[in-house]
Amino acid sequence: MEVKNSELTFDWLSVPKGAHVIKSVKTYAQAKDFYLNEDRTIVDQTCMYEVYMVPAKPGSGHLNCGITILYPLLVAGECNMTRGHFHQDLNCEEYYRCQSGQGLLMLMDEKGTCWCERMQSGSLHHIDGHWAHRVINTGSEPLRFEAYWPSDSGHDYDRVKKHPFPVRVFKEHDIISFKSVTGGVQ
Ligand SMILES: O=P(O)(O)OC[C@H]1O[C@](O)(CO)[C@@H](O)[C@@H]1O
Repeated sequence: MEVKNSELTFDWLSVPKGAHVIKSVKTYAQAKDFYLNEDRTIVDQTCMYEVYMVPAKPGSGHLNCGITILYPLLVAGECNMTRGHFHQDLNCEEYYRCQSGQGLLMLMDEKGTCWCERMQSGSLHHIDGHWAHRVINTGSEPLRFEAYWPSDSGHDYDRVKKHPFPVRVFKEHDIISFKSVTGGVQ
């Protein structure tokens, strides 16, 4: 019996390591449109979040794995967040697991009903394939969460653009508030 070491490692509070890991960075210049208002005090090169991903082969039955590190930034008072998306294939569900930090997983079903789950160290989140999902950092340290999703799920950003999440999250003097928004924003 041959016993091999895995080609990949993924230590707690670390990032996946191995030959095929891909790192991507979302800068403020790329993310500006996500937020309700522009914040001219944030420079374009600022890293809003970064993703380390172990890509799987495309096609049915394969799984991607990744971690997102979402920085504790405020954009004109709005808590930093991921872009948010539906899957292109609505049969594809996903798991998020929070490693550290404090935040909210904002979910929205196809009728536009929106709600949040609290994210904190060890929280595990099942995301139905029919739900749009976005993560919001409400804390004061980086929010780190793992994601596991089918490699053929796809990201449908247009759908969220046409039917935006109806609520935004703001923070002032450590107090979190929710603001309802209507059309016109992503
Ligand atoms: O592409 P978005 O909506 O910014 O979300 C980023 C996160 O979602 C994933 O696409 C997984 O759903 C990861 O790559 C990353 O964790």
